[in-house]
Amino acid sequence: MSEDYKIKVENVTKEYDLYRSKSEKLTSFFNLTRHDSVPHFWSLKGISFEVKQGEALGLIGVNGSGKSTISNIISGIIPQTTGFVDVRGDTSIVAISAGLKWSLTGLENIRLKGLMQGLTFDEIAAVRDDIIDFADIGDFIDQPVKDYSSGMRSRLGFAIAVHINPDILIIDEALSVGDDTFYQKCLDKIQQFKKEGKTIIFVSHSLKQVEMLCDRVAWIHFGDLRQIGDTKEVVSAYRKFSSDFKKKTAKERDEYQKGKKQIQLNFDVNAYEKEVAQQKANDMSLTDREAKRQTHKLFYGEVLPSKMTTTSKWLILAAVIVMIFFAMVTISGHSITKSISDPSSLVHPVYPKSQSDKQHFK
Ligand SMILES: Nc1ncnc2c1ncn2[C@@H]1O[C@H](COP(=O)(O)OP(=O)(O)OP(=O)(O)O)[C@@H](O)[C@H]1O
Repeated sequence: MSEDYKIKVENVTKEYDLYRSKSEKLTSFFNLTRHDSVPHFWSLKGISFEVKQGEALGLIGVNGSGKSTISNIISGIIPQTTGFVDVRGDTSIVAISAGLKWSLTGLENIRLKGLMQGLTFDEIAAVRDDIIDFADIGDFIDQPVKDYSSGMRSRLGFAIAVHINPDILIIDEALSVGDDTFYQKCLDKIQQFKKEGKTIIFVSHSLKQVEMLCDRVAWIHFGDLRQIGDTKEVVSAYRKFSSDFKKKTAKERDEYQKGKKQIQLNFDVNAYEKEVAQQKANDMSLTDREAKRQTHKLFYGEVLPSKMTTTSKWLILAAVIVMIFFAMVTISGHSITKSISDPSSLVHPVYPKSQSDKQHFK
């Protein structure tokens, strides 16, 4: 992989724990459950690709293949489980369900997104009217977004995203809602973005839109990158897959999907890490030890653990014991030195002897 990229993802995986209850989630966070007691689903099983400055990359694939997961990781909405993600620039994501705060009005959302993007109040004021014009949602701009239809939300989301001048625009199925006029406005805006040399990631089930807008396409298939390359080639391979798939019986289709999902449930990230290390050792003529070290750094170097580590667990336990000790020292009325030298004194509190002491304890 070269260093001349705008976005790079390398060996990215995403694991979801399929909790059956809230208490299971809590005990798992404190790392009190055995890792294999909760089913794990690997939404991404090791994805690597790059996007160059000014390129429009399409993401295609069947429902649930992992397109939104990877675009959400790139836009920083969710963290990856392993792997390296480098995004050189500000991203702005337009997705039907992401980005807008539902309790705020349209106008408040414009301000919030502008501030989050690092715009000043003056810069936000300068683009505010353009956003309102583009979204064309009338007086609804002063209403909470939760009262909008999905089409209106999508229009506002798109309008904000393209006007706050991001380097990288990520569009996740946002053009599938809305009427033809708005759709055409969006296409024009995306084309303008392309002319300005901005980088675009375009997630869509509409192969026509993908063919029209994308320079290259990545086909994500049940958590894997099945193919990446020239738009025509990848789209035609995907069309062939879809048409062959449709020719299968319902039972065959179901079995295929279940088989793929089972592989995602059984995915072994440690085995995958070993495989990558082995590959690295061969490709870069490294010793096994050095390849393992580099691979481990690549996998976990920039990932924060989502669960409590053993060290934090012990630190919290120690803090709780110290707090209980001080609480008992205060209640018992003994000095700290006495309590340390004779811990049993903690359960024998000092009682007031004189009348004045009793008065004091009342
Ligand atoms: N929070 C979650 N918990 C558990 N599983 C999840 C979660 N979010 C996504 N998944 C699973 O991860 C897989 C990938 O989902 P994702 O939304 O990325 O797919 P997609 O390709 O964007 O699908 P679609 O085309 O339907 O939008 C799916 O099987 C989905 O069920």
